[in-house]
Amino acid sequence: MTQTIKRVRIATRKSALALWQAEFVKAQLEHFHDDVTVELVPMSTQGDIILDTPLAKIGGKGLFVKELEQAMLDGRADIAVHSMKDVPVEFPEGLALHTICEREDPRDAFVSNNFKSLDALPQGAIVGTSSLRRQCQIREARPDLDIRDLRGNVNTRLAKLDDGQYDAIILAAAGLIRLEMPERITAFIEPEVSLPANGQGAVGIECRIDDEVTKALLAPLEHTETRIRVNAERAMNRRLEGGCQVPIGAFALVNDDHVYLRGLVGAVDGSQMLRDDVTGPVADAEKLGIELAEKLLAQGADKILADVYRDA
Ligand SMILES: NCc1[nH]cc(CCC(=O)O)c1CC(=O)O
Repeated sequence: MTQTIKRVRIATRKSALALWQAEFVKAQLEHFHDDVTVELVPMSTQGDIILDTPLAKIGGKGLFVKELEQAMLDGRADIAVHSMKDVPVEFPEGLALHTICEREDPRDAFVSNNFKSLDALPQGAIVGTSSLRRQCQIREARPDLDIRDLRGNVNTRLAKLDDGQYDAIILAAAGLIRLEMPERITAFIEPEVSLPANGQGAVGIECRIDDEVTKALLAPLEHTETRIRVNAERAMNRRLEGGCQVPIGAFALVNDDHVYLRGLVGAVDGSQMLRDDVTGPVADAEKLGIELAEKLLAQGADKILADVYRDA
């Protein structure tokens, strides 16, 4: 009997990080199955094309994923590999997030050629980050710094630092680790100082809900602990109706059979920072996310988020 070779086409963005993630999933699929061929289908998304506008002002959720999703709906691709951080909390009809792979280091990284840490920066130092979540937390820790927008993929951002346009920049540690530049991480920023974005450091795989063949191939890539953590974090964002370009942090840890979830909503100018946390059994991960969102809303998160959306 001849074996049928199964084909999996991966829709991916063309940035170095997106290609790394797609190649990682390709290698994993080939590792677990000897009857599969995997192809990359690279494409550009709105988020890659509009590079000169701060992300918060472009608006629209899913800036980096829409084109990939259309390719799957059209049958031009079978799966899309995403940074969980960039994946909207809702999916188009017919598609779902089927797999969450093991998480890389979720922390933010401080990167500088001249200074050892955030604390070591002199007054007025220029720090680059386009994330409102990072901006408000850095501003709270160091109100004296000059925080400026920084767009572009990981290599572009590093080049702007190396040019001397900034004294330091803040990036996700996971991106630098995956692109084999861990030595560029000057210091890790602990969650107590900068609570990561929901899903930061985790890679997720989206596919058509009726594609049983592909779903079976993806099964061995699933990482249970990461799934629980990301489910709790995303549930909080979903209840807050926050996309990824909002000053919201959500970070879960799993210990034995318990989830510990911390959340943060900040005013961009640092004038108000709401923090809270919840803990409970892993089976209630999503409920805990909703519960935490409601605690934050009761503290006034709705007012802060309404201001962010109005000013954007
Ligand atoms: N928003 C862009 C983005 N999406 C995912 C990562 C890093 C890798 C990850 O979080 O999985 C980055 C870069 C960054 O935030 O520095």
